[in-house]
Amino acid sequence: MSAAKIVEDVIKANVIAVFSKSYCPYCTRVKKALPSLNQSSIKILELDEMSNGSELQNSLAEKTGQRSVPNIFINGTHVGGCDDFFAKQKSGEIEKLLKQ
Ligand SMILES: N[C@@H](CCC(=O)N[C@@H](CS)C(=O)NCC(=O)O)C(=O)O
Repeated sequence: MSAAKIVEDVIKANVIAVFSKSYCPYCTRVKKALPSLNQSSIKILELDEMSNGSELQNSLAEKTGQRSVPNIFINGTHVGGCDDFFAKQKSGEIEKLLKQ
């Protein structure tokens, strides 16, 4: 399966999809905040622990223009990275996306 298809499937199959790296402190901040969103449909992919992680990262960069991790999607919408996530949580945008 192509990297692009894997990325699309993960985004489609989960309310929250986080493309992460296990050692990334920004990813850790987001992962720690996820339980407060009270969602059961959450998928976290640790790209640094996957053999095709670089291909998935390339595909994400092509799709979103964002190469960094975390790369977060909610209900199919690209949220962005850690800073974007917390800014959008503050503004109420995350709650809005979760209700879609
Ligand atoms: N401002 C970004 C910072 C994210 C960041 O710098 N992530 C690093 C890992 S800690 C990264 O993606 N580096 C490039 C890479 O791993 O390929 C955010 O808020 O998400």
